[in-house]
Amino acid sequence: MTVTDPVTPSGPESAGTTSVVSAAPAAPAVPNTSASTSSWPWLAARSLWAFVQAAGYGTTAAALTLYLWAVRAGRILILRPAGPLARFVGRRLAAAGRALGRWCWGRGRSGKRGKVSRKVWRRIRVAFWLLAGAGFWWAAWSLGIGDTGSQIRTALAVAALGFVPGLLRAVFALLAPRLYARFDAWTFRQGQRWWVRERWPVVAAACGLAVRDKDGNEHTAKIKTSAVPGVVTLRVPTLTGQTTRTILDAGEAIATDFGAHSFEVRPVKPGLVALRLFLTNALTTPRTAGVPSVVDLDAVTAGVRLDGAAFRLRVRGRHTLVVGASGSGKGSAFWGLVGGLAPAIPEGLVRVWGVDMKKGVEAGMGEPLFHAVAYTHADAVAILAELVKVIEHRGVEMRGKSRLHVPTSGDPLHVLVIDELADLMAYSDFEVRREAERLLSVILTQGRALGVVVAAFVQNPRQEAVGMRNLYTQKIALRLDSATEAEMVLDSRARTAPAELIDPDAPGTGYLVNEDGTVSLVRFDYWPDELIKATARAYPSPTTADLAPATPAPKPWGNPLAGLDGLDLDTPTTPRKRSPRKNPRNRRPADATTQAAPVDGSTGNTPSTEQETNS
Ligand SMILES: Nc1ncnc2c1ncn2[C@@H]1O[C@H](COP(=O)(O)OP(=O)(O)OP(=O)(O)O)[C@@H](O)[C@H]1O
Repeated sequence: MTVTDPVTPSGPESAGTTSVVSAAPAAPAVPNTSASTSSWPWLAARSLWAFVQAAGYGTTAAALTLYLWAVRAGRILILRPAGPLARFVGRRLAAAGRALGRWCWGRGRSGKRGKVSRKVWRRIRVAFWLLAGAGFWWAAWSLGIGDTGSQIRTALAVAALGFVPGLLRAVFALLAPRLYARFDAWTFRQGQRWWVRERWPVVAAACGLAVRDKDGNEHTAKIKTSAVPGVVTLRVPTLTGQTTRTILDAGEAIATDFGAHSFEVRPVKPGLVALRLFLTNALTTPRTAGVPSVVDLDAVTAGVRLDGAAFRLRVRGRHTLVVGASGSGKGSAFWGLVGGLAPAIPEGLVRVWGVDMKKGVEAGMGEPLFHAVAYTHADAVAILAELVKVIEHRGVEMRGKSRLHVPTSGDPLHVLVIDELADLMAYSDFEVRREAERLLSVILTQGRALGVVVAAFVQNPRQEAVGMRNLYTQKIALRLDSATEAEMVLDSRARTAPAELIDPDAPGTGYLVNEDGTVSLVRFDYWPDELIKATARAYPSPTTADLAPATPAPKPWGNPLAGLDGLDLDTPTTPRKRSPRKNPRNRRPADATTQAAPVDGSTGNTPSTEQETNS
């Protein structure tokens, strides 16, 4: 539509560019005094007229501007015109729009550097919109919109219109930066939801979720979406002929199509599946752990989830199996658990037993945290036997009274951490292997409710290396070598958790099976050596004397394999303990009792099971 410009004098120039349309709005009267031309009604009328002209002359420019505006708001318009050339141009424009959208909104950058860059870029963008918007308005205004009706000038005015939202945002950001940040995040989330909903029919059809009616028309399910920062959740109902599994199976393809870093699928109720798409990735930057001041024995905070939320690792009532290839970051998981429990160790609320078959390179770093630690097969078996005794005593104590042990400072939660389980279960002598398997199966089957839990770390998830894989009630797959290994750890859930594809440059990253059966990508915080040592210094395990100074001396560790004649086990046959002299708590005068007790170097702070039950 074109309109005449009532304030433009008629002449050859204007006549050539306009045609009369009867529905054209009337132009405001133009008072001819300098005072009135600067009055507000005049300015408003003039702006309105510029807008009307824009609708007339600048249709193309307006469309382009609106397109850019929509792209800037994170909303990609899909152009579907007929013809290959138009499709090509449409695709190129959409790609450029996506790039522009990413640039404008800082999507894809994450971590600390991303944070800084997002902050800087946001300011640059605000300044840009402010200057560009003001510049366009000035250019349009100073060229005298409405006076001549020139298409170029009108196009400039239309472009200026496109800057109105940016301009308003800039002013908003300057006046109320905090509120603006929330508004910015909200609009971004709404943009993401809108984008997902718009693309859904195409994606669903491509991922095999469309069904045909009797007339041959394709239909896709109507979805509902919700969003929290970085995560869009789709609630997808099943269509006739589909099952929940149909949607679960399509999850990976859908996530890939939306460019999600990861996804989670969960059946909500019969015929409805929730699919969470993680559009940002909080796991790219490694985080250094911090020791908590307060410990919850039910679960420790060990790292971060994809959406940036803290990830809590269950401890009480769970046996944990962590499997990961060499260099996948099992050390972070190991210390995430032990270090996370550290503040409860001196109080005697938790007692950590260590078995480190890598000659102590891992557990040795924080040895004071452990109640007892074994670096040889024989010591490891002795620790297992000791824990079986705890189970037997507790079983008698708790019978008919309680079904889940509640740790107290005299009656702690026992946590056995085993680094390189395969060395004990697969690569040791036959007799050791058999005994270790027997004892460990007792702990794994009976220990959970009785307050004795196991966390085992292993490179090889195969049956011969892990033994009773199914007895572990919490499994974590760090980076693995093949899809088969991922399946061994995560069973059928491996379909939604490709642990073999985890980035080798992101050690500590792994898939965790949640309480509800879904699988989440998490990253353990990193524990540097210095932090481990400092934690061990701050929270040493109490000695026997600290726990029960008046009780008789602890019984020396018996050899649990004593009944097995002719065994040639590693020596010594008792678990290797840190020397009581090394433990700063033993140097206190009150420790006279400890010194008087016949504590051999290896059993110094290891009470017998009877003592523990008594205390
Ligand atoms: N959470 C983490 N964030 C960043 N870097 C990490 C993290 N965890 C581990 N790393 C780095 O990855 C390297 C390998 O980690 P780690 O020794 O824990 O692997 P592993 O699985 O125990 O390997 P192996 O089984 O061979 O001992 C370490 O040197 C460490 O620098």
